[in-house]
Amino acid sequence: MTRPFVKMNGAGNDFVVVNALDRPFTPTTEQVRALGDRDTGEGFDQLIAIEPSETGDAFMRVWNSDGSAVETCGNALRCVGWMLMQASGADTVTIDTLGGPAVASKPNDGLGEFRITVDMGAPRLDWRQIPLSEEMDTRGIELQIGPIDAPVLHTPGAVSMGNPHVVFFMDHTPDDAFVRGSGSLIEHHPLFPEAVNVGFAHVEARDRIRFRVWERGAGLTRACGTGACAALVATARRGLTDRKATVVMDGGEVVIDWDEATDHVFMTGPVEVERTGGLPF
Ligand SMILES: N[C@@H](CCC[C@H](N)C(=O)O)C(=O)O
Repeated sequence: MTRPFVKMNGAGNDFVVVNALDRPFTPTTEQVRALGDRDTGEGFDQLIAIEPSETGDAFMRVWNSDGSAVETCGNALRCVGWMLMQASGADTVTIDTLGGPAVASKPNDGLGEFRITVDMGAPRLDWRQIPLSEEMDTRGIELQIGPIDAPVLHTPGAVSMGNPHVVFFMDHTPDDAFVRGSGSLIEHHPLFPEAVNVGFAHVEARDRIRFRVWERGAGLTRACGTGACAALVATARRGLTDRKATVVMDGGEVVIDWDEATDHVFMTGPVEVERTGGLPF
């Protein structure tokens, strides 16, 4: 029996999304890896399963393309939110994840039906919540790459949006080789016991960030929703941006609003349906 899937993307970050509401979906690590391979499989940054939830409208399970199961995915929350709202006709849905609940809704920005806002909840900023392996001020942690007196990268902010992120403050937008080389080096640094997503934020204006990311377990991707939230939170904490900014990534833009009254981070951005298909398991 095959399992239908929908291939979707959020700002270019792409997903195979399967419906596991009625039939459990428990792929092995090898199956996820094989499926994620862009040459021989379906190809994706993350594999997503929509499962039943007792507390929300659905539970969203996430695997990276290297087969690792992870807490959450911001861009996939928009895609899954859009699917659930299409199916039920509701204007808002609550999606549980291992990283905490998120609420998806339709924005009134006049930019069409393929846009979704997600309330990602409050950022987690204590060093234990990232988590880091030692106590540090997460506005700028003691991490440096390169010579001591002339570091290539240093003092990134650390933020958890349900999953761990470090954000380096850049004076330019780094190229692919730099993101790959330094991202892969930092992803498994001993300071991050659960590894980390590595972001590079170039603040172009107080309301505009050019952002590139090396994702834990997926490498260089065209966008990362939780990474975009982390970039806004990290730059706002350093006084480099306001609490609302457009985050421009390789595959598209999202607007991030860190609401002062609730402390919640709201992400608004596009979703796209690419195609449908079937998996053999
Ligand atoms: N693409 C995602 C993040 C997916 C998980 C991440 N690679 C991790 O390991 O935490 C997003 O849009 O947030």
